[in-house]
Amino acid sequence: MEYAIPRPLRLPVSPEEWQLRARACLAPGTYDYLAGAAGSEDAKIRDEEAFRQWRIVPRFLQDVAKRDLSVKVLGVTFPAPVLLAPIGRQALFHPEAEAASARAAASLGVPFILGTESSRSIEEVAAVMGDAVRWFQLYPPKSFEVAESFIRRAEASGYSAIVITVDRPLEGWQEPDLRNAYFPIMFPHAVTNFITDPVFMAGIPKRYYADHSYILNEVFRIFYNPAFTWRGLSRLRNITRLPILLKGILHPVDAEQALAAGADGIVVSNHSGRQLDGTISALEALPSVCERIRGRIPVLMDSGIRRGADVMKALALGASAVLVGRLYVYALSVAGEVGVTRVVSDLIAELDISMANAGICSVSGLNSSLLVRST
Ligand SMILES: Cc1cc2nc3c(=O)[nH]c(=O)nc-3n(C[C@H](O)[C@H](O)[C@H](O)COP(=O)(O)O)c2cc1C
Ligand SMILES: O=C(O)C(=O)c1ccccc1
Repeated sequence: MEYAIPRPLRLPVSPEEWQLRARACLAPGTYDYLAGAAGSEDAKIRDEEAFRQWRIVPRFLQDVAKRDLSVKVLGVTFPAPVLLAPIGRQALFHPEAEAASARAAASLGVPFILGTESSRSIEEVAAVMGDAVRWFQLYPPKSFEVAESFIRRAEASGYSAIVITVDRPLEGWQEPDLRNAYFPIMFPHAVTNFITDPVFMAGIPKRYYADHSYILNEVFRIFYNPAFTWRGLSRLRNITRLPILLKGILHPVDAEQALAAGADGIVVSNHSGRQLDGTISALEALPSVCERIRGRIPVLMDSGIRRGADVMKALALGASAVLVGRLYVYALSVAGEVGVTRVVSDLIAELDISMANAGICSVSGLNSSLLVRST
């Protein structure tokens, strides 16, 4: 078993405590995989430091008695500027896996982004979410046919956007996983979306249907594509009317190119430092990407969001909304759906209180005049 979870009644409050509690209830290799980042982990550390480098200069006497945290992204209004990031293989962290996270998101009205390598199928997650907003994340494929099949399944199951993650041509250099010999081949639940896909399974000889390590090898052999380029993207763009967001953009020139390629949105992200050691932090990259995009498409961001003030800073620097990654998975690990609901609603509550105490009563009131950069 990868997990051994006590069901504590007293839930943590701070992000730091959620993380410590997750560490206590996960197997050491699993915790290191979740918390870890590439190489020296410089990019991950920088992500969190980048938020501290900006300081909020509050305004007072502004009538903040009523606040509205809602945002409109791609024509849909969300109650708060927060989404749950795609995190693959959630069965590693809790037996209910993505079903628990998706139910928590649905109960709060927060969009859930299902990862390509989810432990629950596209259809099952849709079924637990009812009418709630869900997006599907797709890694750049080698097999256009399997990718098309995933997109059709997402369309048929009511997912309202496709997030193509561009920052992972190969896995990052994850030293904790190398040290612990913690490799994907150990995770049969990584193949759920593949074994439930008729197009993918058509290429698998029947005698291997129950052999998950064979299937996972096939996933790597025929699906992931480090040679994928803007040309492949335009092919995907042409087969769906769903909005496409590109996740993992850091360079303003890539942002411009995403727009030219027909992307409907961007997620500025360094994958929380898990891909490339030494990258610019997502928060540092955000202003120059927003400057290039000039409001033509929404620019979301993630990597390092832990608190309400972090969300405020990202929005003040131009993000339309933020994605939360590890934070909700720490809570999933500790307490399943209850944990995810609690941690996300606390994040939103802290954001609400922080905005009031800064003299801001709506997300449209957040801009860079609220911030100074420490030297
Ligand atoms: C364990 C783990 C698995 C992840 N899996 C995926 C994935 O399948 N697809 C994806 O686009 N991003 C994936 N990410 C990246 C997240 O979507 C997100 O960019 C990042 O976690 C945000 O930073 P934060 O964890 O500091 O909030 C993963 C991140 C972690 C920690
Ligand atoms: O570990 C990750 O960061 C990640 O992006 C991923 C990708 C595929 C499956 C699981 C996780």
